[in-house]
Amino acid sequence: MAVYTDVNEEQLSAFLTEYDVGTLLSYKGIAEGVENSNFLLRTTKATLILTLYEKRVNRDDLPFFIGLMDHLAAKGLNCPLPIQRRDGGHLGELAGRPAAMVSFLDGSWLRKPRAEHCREVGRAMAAMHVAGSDFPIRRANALTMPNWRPLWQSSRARADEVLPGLRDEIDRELEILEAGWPKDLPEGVIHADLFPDNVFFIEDRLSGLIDFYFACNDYLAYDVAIGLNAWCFEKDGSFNHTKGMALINGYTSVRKLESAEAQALPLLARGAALRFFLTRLHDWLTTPEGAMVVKKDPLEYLQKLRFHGQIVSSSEYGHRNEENLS
Ligand SMILES: Nc1ncnc2c1ncn2[C@@H]1O[C@H](COP(=O)(O)OP(=O)(O)O)[C@@H](O)[C@H]1O
Ligand SMILES: N[C@@H](CCOP(=O)(O)O)C(=O)O
Repeated sequence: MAVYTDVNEEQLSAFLTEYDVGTLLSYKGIAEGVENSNFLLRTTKATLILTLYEKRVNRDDLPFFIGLMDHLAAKGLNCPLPIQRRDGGHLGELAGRPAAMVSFLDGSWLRKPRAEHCREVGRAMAAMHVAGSDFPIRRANALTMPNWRPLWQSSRARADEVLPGLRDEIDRELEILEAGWPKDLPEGVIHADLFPDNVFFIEDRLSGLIDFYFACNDYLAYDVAIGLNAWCFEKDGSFNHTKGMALINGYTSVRKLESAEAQALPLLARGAALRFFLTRLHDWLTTPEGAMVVKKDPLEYLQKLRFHGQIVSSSEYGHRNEENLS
């Protein structure tokens, strides 16, 4: 559940007068999501999503996130379109929080994605990378390799409470990733959290991407690595090679992977697994019992991390070497 900050009808109606969106008919809090407070609004003119940005989101990053959605939507990507205020800006204030509204996207996320969906996701990810290539604002990734050690330090002392031996295992992983993390791969704007709950489908057609609040500038292939982690493992923890191949082929049908990117994929995927393991572990150890948010299992990502540690070639993910390379 993610409604950390509640709003009342009076506050909301006053907020809406700053926009040309009609008057409020109804609103309700949205249970899904973990970062911000989200509400579904119906007005006399539109259906909208209202987001109140919570404390984990840095206020200085909001022009990047909102500007990016605006830029991508203008390039024809199906993503939420930020609603302009009467004063020409996009960001307001509601219940003491920075707040913005975006267009409502039809569709819903898939609980059991199949290979054909992974192909669509790969294609949409690459389309986003291409569309984002001339986005002028930059935002460094706050959750990439140099940030993992400080994050790990916040959980390390209690790690063995979650699994005996975890502390030593992650110490070793971190050393390997810090020593081998790739340099000089092609960079651009990445989504950085393109998990199934952030991709909407209408039947089997991808209808849109949401939740750009981890988007940043980083290696483009790192987004592919995040996608392999998020979409291509089964519930029992096994990697589905057919899904991996579909996601990579979908991606390379729009943007080819350079050979250095393909070669780096096993390490990037290992790093991506560590990144989600670390944030989940931190939340696991710090979220108070009874908090209105669903905690995500860090051990799911430990299993993925171990899997990537065994991989030597991107072909094991389904990448077909020569034909996909530029
Ligand atoms: N533009 C949108 N159109 C339709 N539903 C949306 C939209 N944005 C968010 N949602 C709904 O709100 C939920 C939480 O949004 P999300 O951006 O993932 O939140 P958080 O950043 O807090 O994780 C989504 O799972 C979806 O149900
Ligand atoms: N995708 C991350 C958590 C971020 O959640 P979201 O609701 O903002 O997509 C994970 O699975 O750990």
